[in-house]
Amino acid sequence: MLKDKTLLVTGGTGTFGNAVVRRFLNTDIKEIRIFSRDEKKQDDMRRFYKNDKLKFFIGDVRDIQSVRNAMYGVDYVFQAAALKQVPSCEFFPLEAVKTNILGTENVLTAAIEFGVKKVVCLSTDKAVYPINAMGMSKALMEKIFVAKSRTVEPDKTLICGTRYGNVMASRGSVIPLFVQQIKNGKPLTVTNPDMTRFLMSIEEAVDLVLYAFQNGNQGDRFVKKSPSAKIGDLAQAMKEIFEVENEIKIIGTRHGEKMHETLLTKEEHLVSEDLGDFYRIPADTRDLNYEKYFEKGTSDLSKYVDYRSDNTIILSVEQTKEKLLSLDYIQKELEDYKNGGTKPIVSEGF
Ligand SMILES: O=c1ccn([C@@H]2O[C@H](COP(=O)(O)OP(=O)(O)O[C@H]3O[C@H](CO)[C@H](O)[C@H](O)[C@H]3O)[C@@H](O)[C@H]2O)c(=O)[nH]1
Repeated sequence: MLKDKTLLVTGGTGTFGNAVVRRFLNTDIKEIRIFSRDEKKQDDMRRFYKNDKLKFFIGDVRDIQSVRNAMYGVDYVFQAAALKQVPSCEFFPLEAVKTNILGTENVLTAAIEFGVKKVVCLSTDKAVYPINAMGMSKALMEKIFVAKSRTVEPDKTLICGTRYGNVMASRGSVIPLFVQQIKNGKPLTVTNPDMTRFLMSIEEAVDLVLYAFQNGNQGDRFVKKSPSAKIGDLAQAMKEIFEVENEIKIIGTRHGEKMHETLLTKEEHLVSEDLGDFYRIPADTRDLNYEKYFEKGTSDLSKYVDYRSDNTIILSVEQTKEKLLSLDYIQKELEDYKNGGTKPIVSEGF
């Protein structure tokens, strides 16, 4: 699929970029370009992988010229550059606008200019009924790429996207925090034990992007059906895995947080295609002359519900442990802990 092709990953030094590199570097792909702002993280990656197929570009999606500089000869783009921490985007919402919304517009503009064949844009469940700046900016990012997809022929540049839930153990997320707290003998800080989050591994997140890449039509968005867990159960599962008795301290909901997340609204559910493990939300291809589409508007919306983290399969503590133990990350941290390690040793990203 990627034979002799050049793939550009924006935000490529993050958890997702590293997972893509691990998946494809030793295939017959021609080149993987990592585009990001941080030269230190790029240098760490360069030293770690030591592979000529991996090329690094310093730049910022906010600066279209820097994006253009990385776009020559590119076949495919995974647009993963984002500000994604919920609390920090609450304090700096305009920064989320600049990176997540305007940055995506820049990546798409440059990709179209350079005749890139496909672009997959990464979104999040927090974009659905958004209540925080991160989610609002991602919701507009989705609007941007769907609208942009109307302006270009799919055989020239195909633009589609994915929406996923929490990636387990991604950098800066709660699982590495729990590991650190366990290793330091500190209480596990739980915001609200009944809060639920969709859980997926980074490999599942990459699978979703590849599924979109292989199956996307112009303007489609894809969602992967995922189980969820209550955060209290996640903390309990971590304690049981590490066989520790750390206290669980309830700290209360943080800025901009929801109790439960939504991957599909009922309106999207109504129009989406159930593909087994995935949903496809096709682009609405109508124009603004709605009269001509009137007859199509008869489906019964009341039969559909939102697809939420509190009405999907909710994992028990035992099932959460099983999912956690399937992660390389947890296996390595557990081994280190058993050998007396007190500091987290691995991070999924750089
Ligand atoms: O000390 C903490 C920190 C977090 N949580 C809880 O753990 C859950 C997960 O929190 P994370 O910070 O790991 O994740 P978020 O749901 O806030 O957001 C995450 O998922 C997003 C995608 O939806 C982005 O990827 C984002 O970067 C990533 O942090 C939330 O219910 C949160 O309330 C705690 O209980 N204690």
